Amino acid sequence: MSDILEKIVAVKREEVASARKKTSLEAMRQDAESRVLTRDFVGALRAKIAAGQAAVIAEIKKASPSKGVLRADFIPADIAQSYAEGDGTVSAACLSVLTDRQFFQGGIDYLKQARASCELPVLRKDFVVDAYQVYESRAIGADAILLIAACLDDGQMREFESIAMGLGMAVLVEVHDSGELERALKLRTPLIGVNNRNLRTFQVSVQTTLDLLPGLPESRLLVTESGITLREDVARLRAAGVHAFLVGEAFMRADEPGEALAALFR
Ligand SMILES: O=C(O)c1ccccc1NCC(=O)[C@H](O)[C@H](O)COP(=O)(O)O
Repeated sequence: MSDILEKIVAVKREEVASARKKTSLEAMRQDAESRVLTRDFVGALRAKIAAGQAAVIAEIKKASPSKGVLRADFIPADIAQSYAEGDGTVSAACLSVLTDRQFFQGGIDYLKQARASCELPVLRKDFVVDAYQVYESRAIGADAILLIAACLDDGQMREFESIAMGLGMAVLVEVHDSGELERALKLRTPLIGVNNRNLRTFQVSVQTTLDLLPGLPESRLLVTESGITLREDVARLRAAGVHAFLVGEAFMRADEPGEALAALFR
């Protein structure tokens, strides 16, 4: 695990311990199970690809550990609507909303506001280290969760995937190298995210995705994550057979995030 991940995971464990004191695991599970209307995250990605378009998971993130504040004028509902509209032709397939407060200045309310303002399925982007957070994700309205292979052992990934799928959520499992990819492929989820960002150095290279792509069976859908800012990189990745993208910073820095999305992927 990288230094930043270790720090984030330690904070997450504390957060879960204090959240459990306010709402028990059992109460959170019941709340999650009462929310039956999930939006089809995988279906939304596949529909864009079937239409010959890039499937873009557009991220709502105010700040990041690597870059600090990305967007001062931060209104999640407006950003979500902008992503859903795009330029009228090219738009987001899904949203990703950072809910971590300490490192990304995100929040659970941001996810609720973004989801309520459009019809796109929403990924809760956070650092899941405990089953409690999986139930909480559904309870706040998430349609998908992220599992980061570098933070979890195989048993945890299987358990959290099983809970998420039982609640109707999709699972995006994130890897950074071939060892993590091998572990991710033991899961049932079709969504394999390849993070182009090295969390030790914060350097990004889309070559990470291109290197891991040949190891992916056709039944899985590769989502390339982080550092996608250039049309040349999008073209290179699409020519290699990558059609799903998770993008944050490039859109967060734009006045109109949806138009920036359309400009990058048109
Ligand atoms: O973004 C960071 O600096 C970061 C640092 C440590 C752990 C995770 C981090 N990012 C989370 C993400 O997965 C990205 O927000 C996402 O892939 C979008 O990346 P980008 O387009 O480069 O904003």
